[in-house]
Amino acid sequence: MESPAEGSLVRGGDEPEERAIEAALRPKNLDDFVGQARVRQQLKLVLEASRLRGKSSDHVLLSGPPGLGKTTLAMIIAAEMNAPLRISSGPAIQHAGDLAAILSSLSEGEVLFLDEIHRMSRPAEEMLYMAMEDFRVDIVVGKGAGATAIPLELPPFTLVGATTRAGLLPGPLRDRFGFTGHLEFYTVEELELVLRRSAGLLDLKVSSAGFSEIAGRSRGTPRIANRLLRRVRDWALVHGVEQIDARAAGAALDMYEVDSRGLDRLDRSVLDALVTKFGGGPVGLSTLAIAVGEEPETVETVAEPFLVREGLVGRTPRGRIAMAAAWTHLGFAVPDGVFGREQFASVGLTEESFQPLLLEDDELA
Ligand SMILES: Nc1ncnc2c1ncn2[C@@H]1O[C@H](COP(=O)(O)OP(=O)(O)OP(=O)(O)O)[C@@H](O)[C@H]1O
Ligand SMILES: [Mg+2]
Repeated sequence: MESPAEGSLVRGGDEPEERAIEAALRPKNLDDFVGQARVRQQLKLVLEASRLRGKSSDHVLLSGPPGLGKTTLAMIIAAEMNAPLRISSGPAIQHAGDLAAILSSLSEGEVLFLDEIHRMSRPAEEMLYMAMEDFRVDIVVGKGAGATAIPLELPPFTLVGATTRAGLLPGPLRDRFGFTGHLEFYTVEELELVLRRSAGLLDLKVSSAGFSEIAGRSRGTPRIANRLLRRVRDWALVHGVEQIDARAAGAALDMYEVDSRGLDRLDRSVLDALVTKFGGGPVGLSTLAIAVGEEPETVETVAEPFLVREGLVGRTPRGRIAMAAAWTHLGFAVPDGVFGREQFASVGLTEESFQPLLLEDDELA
């Protein structure tokens, strides 16, 4: 049997074709970048100030869950500064020498984008501290007692770091960024704007209700919104539908097993097991995983973050529980006294202990 975690429209998608289309749909300047009003406004100020000063901008750290626009913003920063952009990533920099090679070849004012910056090796990280602060690195030549450090001046550059796990970034590194932008999940209205723009670029006719239908299933994430739009486009083409309305969008996405709240097959099977097999829980993670035929880790890291974020599933020390919204979403009446506080009381928790049990954003990334 195919694993429910595979082939889902709301996850994965790192194929070259996928990336090429993503690149084509990327907004190229700050004004086209939808949503994230605060980050956009702050960034605008940082960039404008550096323009007035005639200097390269402070280093910028962008954090937030996948698909919310970190890479897009890094490209926009370079474009707005009229500066060349160099792209690398934490996992690609395993030795300090790898970083030294990149840094020493930067031109003045260049923007260096380091994706997944939390995954850089320690020695490279330490080299980066000095480069960010003093625009200088020490290149170590030779080994053992004969090794010497040759200082090398760097041209001023702007580092843009991106991370899905801001919490994993060591303090000294975080402190060296002059500006940190934390990207939040998008509202349905914002996703509608993202979709409108993409539909324009793809030359697709979609009604307002069609946009909101797709936006509502996009899990607060522009990347998913764009991906769903392309699948709806395929569906419309095959079915000879010219104007995509809510019904067409809904039918297309139902067929791809992305439901009205953006849950996919795995999410739904977890929810379904929790509610129908375990009466809403609490049930231990491994028991739940067996019931859906998945590894506990898959359930915990692939399905749960979104279910918890949506308030469908709660995590308690006694196990997972289905929240009222889960029963409703599956079309069941919410059982009496099972939900909310009473249920927490039944597993030995008070109201106060409820809040900390919901995962922090960072853990959800
Ligand atoms: N604010 C936005 N407005 C319009 N489109 C957006 C916006 N943010 C992201 N997108 C679209 O979503 C896609 C994914 O964005 P991007 O690659 O920047 O995400 P990311 O945060 O870098 O994700 P990852 O953590 O996986 O690298 C882009 O192709 C872009 O078209
Ligand atoms: Mg990215």
